Amino acid sequence: MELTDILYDKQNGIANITINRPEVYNAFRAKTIQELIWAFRDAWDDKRIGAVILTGAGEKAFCVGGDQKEKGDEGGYGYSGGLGGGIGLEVENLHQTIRNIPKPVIAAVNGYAIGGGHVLHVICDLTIAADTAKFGQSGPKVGSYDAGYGSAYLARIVGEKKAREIWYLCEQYTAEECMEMKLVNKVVPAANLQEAAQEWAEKILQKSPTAIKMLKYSFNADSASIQGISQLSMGSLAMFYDTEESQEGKNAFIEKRPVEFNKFRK
Ligand SMILES: CC(C)(COP(=O)(O)OP(=O)(O)OC[C@H]1O[C@@H](n2cnc3c(N)ncnc32)[C@H](O)[C@@H]1OP(=O)(O)O)[C@@H](O)C(=O)NCCC(=O)NCCSC(=O)c1cc(O)c2ccccc2c1O
Repeated sequence: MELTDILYDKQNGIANITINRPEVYNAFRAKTIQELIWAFRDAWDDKRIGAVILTGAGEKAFCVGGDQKEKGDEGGYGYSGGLGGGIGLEVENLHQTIRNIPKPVIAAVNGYAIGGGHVLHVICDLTIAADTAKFGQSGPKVGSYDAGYGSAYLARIVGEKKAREIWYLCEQYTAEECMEMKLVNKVVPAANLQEAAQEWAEKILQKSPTAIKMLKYSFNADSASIQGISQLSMGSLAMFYDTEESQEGKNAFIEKRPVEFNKFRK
């Protein structure tokens, strides 16, 4: 596959995947998601690989979710294949791939992890954050939501009250605040982030691959029912994206103006 939206390299048993759209703070479009799935599958297939590191290009952002400028007037993000579930992005497929790859995935969060970008780090096995990173959900501000892993699995990590706060208020949290709510595993100075992620991946490589694989499956099994919730979420999102209410959120962001949701209150 010709890679335009990500960087991918494999060294000493570690696969490094970098979302590479810094001009839009590493927001993802349909092609970005397809390339990410391709890279994770390549790392899955490669017997030499024991851990994967996911990060973002540049210093500003890890990933800020769906590229609002790529979203069409009729809702979705462009991809019309069945795996897009009607939203024009194979996001659900990507989430499943990150969960099911039998090797730990470490998110190295180098800046903003917002919206669908925040969901990506939530799904990863481990998160190491730069001390400059900012975290949060933004869907309700721009007429979107992730009612699957992004909310139900998040609640398992930070608890119901905090997860509801994160989604209802759409505020941003520092790396230290995320450490306190156990949403990240470690905070390091920004300059040391990639080194810290490599160090953890190398430690994992010293362990029994079968034990690590079975542990990942075991952790996954307990939250596996969320996949069904995720399918329902994506199905409803495909319909929501076609509404005036969802369009208002996207348009307000692109036009850099205050959003007007009041008329949609029923
Ligand atoms: C992240 C920010 C808080 C940063 O704010 P700041 O003021 O520092 O920077 P700018 O706002 O000026 O942004 C710089 C530059 O990047 C562009 N940009 C930022 N975010 C996006 C984006 N998401 N899409 C496209 N472009 C983006 C911005 O326009 C600027 O470029 P200019 O050329 O205009 O200068 C702030 O940027 C911010 O709040 N961004 C929006 C975050 C957001 O709302 N993300 C999308 C939420 S919806 C979503 O992510 C999502 C999640 C899912 O799980 C899905 C699942 C299934 C389908 C769809 C999903 C989905 O869409």
